[in-house]
Amino acid sequence: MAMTEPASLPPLDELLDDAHVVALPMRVRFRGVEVRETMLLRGPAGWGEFGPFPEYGDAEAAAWLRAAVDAAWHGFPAPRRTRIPVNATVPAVPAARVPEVLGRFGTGVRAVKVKVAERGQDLSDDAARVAAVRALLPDAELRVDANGGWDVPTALAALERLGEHRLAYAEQPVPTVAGLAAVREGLADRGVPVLVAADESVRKESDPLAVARAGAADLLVVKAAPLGGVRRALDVVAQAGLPAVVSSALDSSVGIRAGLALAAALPELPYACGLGTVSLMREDVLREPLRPVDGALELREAVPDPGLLAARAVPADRRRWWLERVRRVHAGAAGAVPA
Ligand SMILES: O=C(O)CCC(=O)c1ccccc1C(=O)O
Ligand SMILES: [Mg+2]
Repeated sequence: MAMTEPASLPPLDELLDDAHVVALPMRVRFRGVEVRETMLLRGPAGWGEFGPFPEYGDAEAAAWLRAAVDAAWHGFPAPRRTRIPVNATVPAVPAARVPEVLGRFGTGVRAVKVKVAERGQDLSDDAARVAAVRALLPDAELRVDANGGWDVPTALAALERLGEHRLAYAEQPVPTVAGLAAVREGLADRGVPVLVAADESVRKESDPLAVARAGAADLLVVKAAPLGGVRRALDVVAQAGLPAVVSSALDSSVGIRAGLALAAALPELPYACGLGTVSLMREDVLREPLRPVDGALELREAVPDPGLLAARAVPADRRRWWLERVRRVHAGAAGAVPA
């Protein structure tokens, strides 16, 4: 099966005809972000989100632009389900803040992802955070996300300890594909019943299928934007032949809508998805943001409110920065793909 060919991008002026750059303050700081800046584009099929983090280079951002265009110009594939179970996401906060953070996700939380291995913290901080979540939710499915912050021996020791709180899986415990394979093997040798999930090794590698080929993970975390859109992400999952968890990139509700489309179109959806992150944000672009209720999101359209787009618009210098970025990324992407 061939990977879907990326469609050519519309001309720049068409792409920017109805483009908005917004700044969305967070309620809970997440991966260093206090205010999420992102661009929303309207096309003939609806809205798309272009929100690569500011430190990302143009080559990486090109996939995000394809994803935004795919959503706004081509829409989404047919859904197989309309209710998407989601996890609560707990950033690397002190354990004492866990009740407040979990409270933002409302009642009915059945799965929680806990960030671990944060720079400047140690394993006892992680253990206290995970224990605090487990104490509040004795029956929930818990996973941790290290964002590649451990080396192999540290990951094995950490997961042996954190695994005492019953973890379903560990997301990207170490940075490399070979490291993931070693952690997976080491956990099995030690009899630690924690699965290994690949995130950065799928979305940042030039070959998103390397993980599956190496047998380096039990499951994949897939995000529509960095993989170049919903259809491309569906292809990656199909070719990998592994279970997939759909996750957000700290998107506004427009990007979350694309994640929901991906989760809705997957043949199997065995895990709750990381699409609840609007609950970590103070502001959004929808009057009724896509925040989970009773542990799930319902599939629905995400049409930004004009008043909110205006109220959250970034200052002129930031708008110029984003427009300039889109111009560069568009020029680079257009050159690389036959029309
Ligand atoms: O998966 C979730 O629960 C939330 C999304 C999330 O963790 C995330 C959001 C933005 C950038 C990276 C990541 C990540 O999974 O590492
Ligand atoms: Mg992750």
